[in-house]
Amino acid sequence: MNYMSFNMLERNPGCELDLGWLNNVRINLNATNQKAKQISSSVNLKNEFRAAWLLKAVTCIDLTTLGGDDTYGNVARLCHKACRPIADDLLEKLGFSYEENSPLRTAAICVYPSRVEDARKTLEKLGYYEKINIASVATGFPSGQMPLKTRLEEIRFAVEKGANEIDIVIDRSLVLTGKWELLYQEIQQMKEACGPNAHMKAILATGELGTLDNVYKASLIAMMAGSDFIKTSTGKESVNATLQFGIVMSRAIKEYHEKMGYKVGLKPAGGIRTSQDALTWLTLVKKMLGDDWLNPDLFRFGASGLLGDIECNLYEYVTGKKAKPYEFTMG
Ligand SMILES: O=C[C@H](O)COP(=O)(O)O
Repeated sequence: MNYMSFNMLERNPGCELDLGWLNNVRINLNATNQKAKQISSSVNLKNEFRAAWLLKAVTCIDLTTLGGDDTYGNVARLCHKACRPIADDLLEKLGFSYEENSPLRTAAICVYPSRVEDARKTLEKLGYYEKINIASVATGFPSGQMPLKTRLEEIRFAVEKGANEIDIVIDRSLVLTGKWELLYQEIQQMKEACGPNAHMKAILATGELGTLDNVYKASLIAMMAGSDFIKTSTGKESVNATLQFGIVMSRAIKEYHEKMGYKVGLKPAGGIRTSQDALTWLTLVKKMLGDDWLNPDLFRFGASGLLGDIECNLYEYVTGKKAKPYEFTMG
């Protein structure tokens, strides 16, 4: 497959488990809170700069639907939206259009394994199959509380149906009981089940890991086991993508890059709903990881409800009027 994304990036192969690396981890909660405040208060983009950053944010979205009531119909609608994420007339007012080779589309569609085929068929029909990634959650999402054999089979099923990105969930109990070696082995097997082509994002479910030290350690283990991305949350925990988690995970990504030489991506997910949230996350990535990470190969938003707010904001920018609540509803 020749997906637009990931073409230039050397993938993280993982490395041998190094438990000594984990022993030195100490996260300072006050300093992390302070950093989060600093980042939030430094976001002050206006007018065309704000609009440009919001368009950038759109290209980093994994447009997500993970509902028990998902059907072919709503997945197909989401795929249409992924291909043309901003309303045509609004885009025209911003001075752009969906001409051939327009780069404006979301990075991926993210669905349950049973809906991967719906996404693949729709994207094929629209001529976007190799332009928009198909991400499938797997491994007993969201809890991860299933036998390993079943979790691995789920990955293989999603890949067979056409997913080229797999968002696995880790078994949080292994973190909470300090079974790092087992966690490493499980994630390695998951990576193997993804096969050579599908990229793996490891969802840490940070809101359920107890401490920031655990978030850092789980990030390191996921990267040592070969994850292409580490992702904060499923969107189903009671605490999802906080800036504090983003800061801690970014530090782990940076340290891994410095030590091993591989760039691992970051995907905050869960509760990211507003344009201001999107700009804050982009600022965090710029400050913590640098410009190299500000593209869909290394940064994604997992979001079901962000795109609509970005459209409203862009509408307000070009017209000077507030959008009516029903005007931009999807995504
Ligand atoms: O992986 C993506 C998340 O499930 C999205 O969460 P959200 O519905 O809160 O945006």
